[in-house]
Amino acid sequence: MSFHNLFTSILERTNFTREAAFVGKIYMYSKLTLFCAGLNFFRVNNYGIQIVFFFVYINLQIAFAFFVASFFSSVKIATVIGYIYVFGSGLLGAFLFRFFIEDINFSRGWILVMEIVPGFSLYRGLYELGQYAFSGNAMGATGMMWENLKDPINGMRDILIVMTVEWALMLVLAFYLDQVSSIGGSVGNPLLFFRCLQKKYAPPLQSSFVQQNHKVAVDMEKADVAQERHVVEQLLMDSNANQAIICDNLRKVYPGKDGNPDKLAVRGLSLALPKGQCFGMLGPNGAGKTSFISMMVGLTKPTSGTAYAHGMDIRMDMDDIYTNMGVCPQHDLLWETLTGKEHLFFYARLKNLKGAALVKAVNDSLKSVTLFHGGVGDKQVGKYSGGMKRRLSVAISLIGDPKVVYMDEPSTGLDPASRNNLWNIVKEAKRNRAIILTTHSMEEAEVLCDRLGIFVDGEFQCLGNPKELKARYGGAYIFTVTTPPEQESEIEQ
Ligand SMILES: Nc1ncnc2c1ncn2[C@@H]1O[C@H](COP(=O)(O)OP(=O)(O)OP(=O)(O)O)[C@@H](O)[C@H]1O
Repeated sequence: MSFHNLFTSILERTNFTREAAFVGKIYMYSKLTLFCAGLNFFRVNNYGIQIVFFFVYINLQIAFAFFVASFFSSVKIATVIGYIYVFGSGLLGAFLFRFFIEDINFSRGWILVMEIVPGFSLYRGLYELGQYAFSGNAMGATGMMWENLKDPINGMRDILIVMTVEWALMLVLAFYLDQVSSIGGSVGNPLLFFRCLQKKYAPPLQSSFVQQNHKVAVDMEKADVAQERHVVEQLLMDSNANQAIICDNLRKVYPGKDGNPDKLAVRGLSLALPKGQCFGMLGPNGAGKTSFISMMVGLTKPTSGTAYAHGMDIRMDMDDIYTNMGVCPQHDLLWETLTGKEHLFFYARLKNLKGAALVKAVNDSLKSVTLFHGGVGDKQVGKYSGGMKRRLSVAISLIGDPKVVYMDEPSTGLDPASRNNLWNIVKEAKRNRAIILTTHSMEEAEVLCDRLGIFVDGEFQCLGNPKELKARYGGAYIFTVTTPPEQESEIEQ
């Protein structure tokens, strides 16, 4: 499943070395246990060969999982196929592949091709180690040693080469597919990545043209939107500007598919948000709110323009921004089989919380969203109601005390009581951080937001505090009548 640049973030943030260290620990523990149990397989074969073999195999499997994950959008389907692959390759290895290995007339080339499937390379390695352990034990000698890798019938050297090359290739491919999905493409359109690279490094447009375009846009803007753009321009020139968020002419264009034109989802959004302010984006379906949030949280890259969170550029410094950012996505991204507490532990660790501070942050967080008492936090999320899941998503966005938080329609789908409960949590949370919140509800915007922007068709129509906007645009009705010209005067009367 393409978990929004999961691969890149895991590579860059938790680091592959940490995965490898984890795998190493598991290997050492299991080996110690099996060694104590007296299994010859582990005792008589050279430890170095075993360590290299398992290390390369497990890393290949991790890279393979990242690669295959890009083709799935459902966790359930991925899990089922994962199990089928594991059992299928094990059974095929034992009941089919083994006969090919033992049949000396069978082409060694085809065996090598089959070993490209990681399950078969694992089987082949275990088979070779087993054979050497068996014959070594029978003859009172050792199992497989480094010099045995040169034996013509020993396939261990081949699979070590195949697995290492494949590991490197899988890493590159997984990274590539991850990038393709992050720029709004799909695995079905892999050339998009190259097209985007071309665009990224294309020479800038003639500045006079950009300026002209920009001016036309500003001329047509409403006064408060133009004023906000002016504020942003001033702030960008001031190196001491201490704003939590500054968006500078942010645009998002989705490439048109199947002959359809490109979709301009966000058209030059400029916005400045100081610390401690909750800003609401109110707009109809399809206005571009989620596209805006997706750019701000690093899920997709802006087509042009940029934004800064505490002075860090979303195009370059996303990794640093992540440590101080919280996100409550539109749809709860929760694992049904994990408990609420386990979710919070997971996300708190990603924010580098450890030890007593970690436990305190998780418990405080559960209390703040009323999921602490009665052991609710220890229940699997699959048993939570919609309101509880939403509260957990909000708690996840606030864990680790992030200074910038994005909430995409946080109260969608909640009944009035759950919604009020959630509003209280957000009101409490907005005290010492900047929050950008999208919503369809004016009522929600009035309750939670210090400032509000009405966002329609990819751009702000007006900006101001909720009371001001309501006074300006609310409380009056416009009655429109269409009539032929000859009846105009009659209608006017
Ligand atoms: N990946 C995509 N590829 C192409 N078009 C997209 C993509 N994502 C969104 N769009 C289009 O961009 C426009 C803005 O969508 P977006 O989801 O940002 O709006 P929204 O205001 O968040 O809507 P909602 O309130 O329904 O969530 C819509 O017309 C949508 O169809």
